[in-house]
Amino acid sequence: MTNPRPLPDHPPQLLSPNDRPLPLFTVAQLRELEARGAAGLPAHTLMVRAGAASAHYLIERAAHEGSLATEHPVWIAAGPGNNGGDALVLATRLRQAGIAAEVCMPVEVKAEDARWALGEARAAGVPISHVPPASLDAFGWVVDGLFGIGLARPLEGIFAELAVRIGRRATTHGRVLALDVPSGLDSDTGNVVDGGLAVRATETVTFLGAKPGLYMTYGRDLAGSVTLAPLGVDLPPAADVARLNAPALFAPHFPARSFASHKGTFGSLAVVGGDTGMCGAPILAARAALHTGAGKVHVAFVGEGAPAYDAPYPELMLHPPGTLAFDAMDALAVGCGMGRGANAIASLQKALGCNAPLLLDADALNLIASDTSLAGVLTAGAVKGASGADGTARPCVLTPHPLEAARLLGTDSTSIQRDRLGSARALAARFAAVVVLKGAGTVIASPDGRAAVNPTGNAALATGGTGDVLGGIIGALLAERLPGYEAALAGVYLHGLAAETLTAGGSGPAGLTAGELAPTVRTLLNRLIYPVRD
Ligand SMILES: NC(=O)C1=CN([C@@H]2O[C@H](COP(=O)(O)OP(=O)(O)OC[C@H]3O[C@@H](n4cnc5c(N)ncnc54)[C@H](O)[C@@H]3O)[C@@H](O)[C@H]2O)[C@@H](O)CC1
Ligand SMILES: Nc1ncnc2c1ncn2[C@@H]1O[C@H](COP(=O)(O)OP(=O)(O)O)[C@@H](O)[C@H]1O
Ligand SMILES: [K+]
Repeated sequence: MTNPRPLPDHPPQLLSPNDRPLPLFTVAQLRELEARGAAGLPAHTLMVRAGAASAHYLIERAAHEGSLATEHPVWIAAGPGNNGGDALVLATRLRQAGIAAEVCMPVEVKAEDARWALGEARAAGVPISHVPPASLDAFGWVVDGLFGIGLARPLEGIFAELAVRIGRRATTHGRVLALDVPSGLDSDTGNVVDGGLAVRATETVTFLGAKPGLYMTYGRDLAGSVTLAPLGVDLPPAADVARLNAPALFAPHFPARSFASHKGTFGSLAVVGGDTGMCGAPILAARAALHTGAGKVHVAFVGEGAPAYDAPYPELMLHPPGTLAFDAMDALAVGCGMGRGANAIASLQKALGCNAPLLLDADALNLIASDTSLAGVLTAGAVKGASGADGTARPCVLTPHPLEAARLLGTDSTSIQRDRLGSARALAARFAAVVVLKGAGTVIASPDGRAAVNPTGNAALATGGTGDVLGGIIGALLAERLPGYEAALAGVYLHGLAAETLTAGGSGPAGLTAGELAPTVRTLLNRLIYPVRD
């Protein structure tokens, strides 16, 4: 029998990913990096570190709320692989720290490292059973160490039963920690593996590197708040790795707000859209653009019967169909409420023929999806034809929701959601444009291969008009001459953060109106990018 290892003499590093542009690794990348990280380290080192980091997390967490009492032990579910090994090390460490912990291991661990961890746990006197208790309610914490990144098929039998029970416990009593990923989650995509079941946790400690699936699709609901334990391994990000969107990626690209500036410095944007009866959409976008700091904001309506001015925001300049010179603009945001009529098609063709940076949303995307000649003009313009003032290809940003993305790729929205990162990358390559694939965990992809997953935003945004607001924000940033990718990153980040801020103040998650976002975007933009210095 080996002696239990002593607790590390310095606390393991735990990182809260908030506001950091963390690299996001796929399972294939992690496997490779894991092997490289483990080489040269004594056997079991990474598993010991994973278990110790989880123990440290629980002890720190409980210190704030006294949830680790002897009468409320920690209940730890251990699966058959190395995730189960992490769970066994965690149990051992807790017990060594004098904290009551018990393990439920329905199937004996098989993986080599995990078998070693089982020996350690037994030696430390951790109670280990094969059958789960009748109720999980009395435990201080419940830990999901069933499966990590090695889950190969849907959860079945006892594992499916445990996933349901752990999820129910998370909903009724909280305090459910997932090790590495919630079991059942596909950490590449944020979907549940093969449409099966997955654990719902309230928090996740993820090992080595962050994973895209923790921030996309169902991932955020299932993982809860995520903490990264890098396990002392420095991971060199591969070129094709995605990032978690964060201000460091876009803040340096904003224009300075010097004394010697004027409205021309911050660019003119035209929002093009608003067919008869759909004038609200471009107005929402234009108001958002004003609040995002564009120098001048116009609306070019495509339909008749539009208002002459916007009473709450008379700063906006509204134009009847065919009366605004698109060429005089520094950026165009085309598509909000535009419809698919003859005027809409003519406006889109005119916009595609300009050299100004372009944002294309909603019906502009639907028109492009249904007309290969428009798609051809877009792609040709982005690649070589239209160019910005400096001669480089003009920035072009597409902002599809999953159904619009599906139309553009000639597929269905289920296929898009099955792999959001892959779909956004495919669209960016297909149209030689920056793509913002909207939804829970918005993905931003550039045709040069860069990609990011956005961590801000919540269900308060699931209401009509929030996409128009996003289009206006990104359009304004293009007019302010941010490059396309950075304009998209900044817009999506601020839009999501505004929803979170308003929700924290009681205006969401239910009943937030799209128009409320813009003033909060302004506040956050000034706080993040232009803080007042003493
Ligand atoms: N190898 C390493 O360097 C490290 C691995 N770590 C942990 O190891 C995990 C990955 O370990 P594994 O590759 O062993 O994978 P898992 O622990 O996720 O599980 C894989 C095992 O489960 C079986 N299995 C897969 N799907 C199943 C299903 N639906 N029903 C029943 N059995 C199923 C597989 O045949 C295999 O035996 C990570 O997520 C992390 O928690 C950590 O200890 C950190 C370091
Ligand atoms: N559950 C959610 N979590 C995070 N963001 C969301 C969620 N639901 C919607 N959103 C965001 O709200 C916006 C909706 O845009 P869109 O679907 O175009 O709506 P609309 O056309 O009504 O304006 C997008 O930015 C999208 O990412
Ligand atoms: K797990």
